[in-house]
Amino acid sequence: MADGSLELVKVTKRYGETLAVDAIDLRVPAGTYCCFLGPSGCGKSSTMRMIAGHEIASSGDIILGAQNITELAPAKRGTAMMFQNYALFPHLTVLDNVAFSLKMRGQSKAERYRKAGEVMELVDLTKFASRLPAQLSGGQQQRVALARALVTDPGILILDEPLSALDPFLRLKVRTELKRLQRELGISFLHVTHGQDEAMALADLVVIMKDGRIEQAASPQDVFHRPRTAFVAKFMGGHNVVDVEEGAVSVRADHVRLGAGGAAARTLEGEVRGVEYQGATVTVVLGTPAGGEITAVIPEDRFFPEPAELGETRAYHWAKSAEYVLEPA
Ligand SMILES: Nc1ncnc2c1ncn2[C@@H]1O[C@H](COP(=O)(O)OP(=O)(O)OP(=O)(O)O)[C@@H](O)[C@H]1O
Repeated sequence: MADGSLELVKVTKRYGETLAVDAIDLRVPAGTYCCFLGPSGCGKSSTMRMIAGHEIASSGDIILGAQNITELAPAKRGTAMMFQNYALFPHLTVLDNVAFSLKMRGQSKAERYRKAGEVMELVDLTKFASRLPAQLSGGQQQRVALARALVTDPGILILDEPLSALDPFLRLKVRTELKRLQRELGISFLHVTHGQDEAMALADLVVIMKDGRIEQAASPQDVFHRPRTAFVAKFMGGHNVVDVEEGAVSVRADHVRLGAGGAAARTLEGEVRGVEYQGATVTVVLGTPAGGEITAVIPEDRFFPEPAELGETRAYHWAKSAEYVLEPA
């Protein structure tokens, strides 16, 4: 197995006039579950394809362990990629699909089947070994794709939106499975997702991209409690971005309370523009004097003694200590 610590140094990708990835720097220590998030077109897939070798970087270096892999062929990198559409061979059995890339590497049949059997055991596919992909459910096909990527003992596994084709129930189940597998194998997973909740649930390291650049790379807790910019605060959700004397600050929606606060709080007043009951909490949207909006998430036992009604004007506050100063965009 390759040593799985990954470093990107000023990695850039241009497609003609389009600057898809703009000189990004990133360190992913070995054994990290790393999730990539960001709006459509921000360069996530291009970054993954450059790491896997399906695309060559326009400039910059990609270092895996002690080796510069920037221009190596995909099979020589010690990386593996699981594609969104699984890309299984329809005419090959599960066993042969999984063993395929070892055949390409010239390993003997006995060795290929031994190794494929081992990986199939790991992802619970052994009983389907002789089936064709068409005879499997979506979740099972995905496990074949996963086994196929893992059979080469990669130091890094790249998953480009692996859960998007699955229904919500299966998505949750597979997500737990992926995390278990990553821990068990001890290798890094680089996982592209559109789900903020998915990234928060899985990642040791969350990388948020915007316009080909990395806006923030940090632990889920840091990204949530200390978003670097207004973009990150808004993109991750659960935050308000407010302009105060010190500049733009983020305030978590669950730190906003109805009623006036004391000297250590910032108290505003505005129209109640939305009230949504969510079970344990109630989400209240309030106007600000500057013409913006603040979202408050209030525990139901605090809300119902003095419920806010649509259209009325209410005071609300948050502790100044709950403000987190953002970097200018
Ligand atoms: N083969 C290509 N040729 C030209 N432009 C491309 C190519 N692949 C991607 N791009 C452009 O590069 C930019 C980044 O694309 P990329 O697929 O990396 O984004 P992404 O963040 O993965 O998006 P999504 O979340 O929609 O998959 C986009 O502007 C896209 O149109």
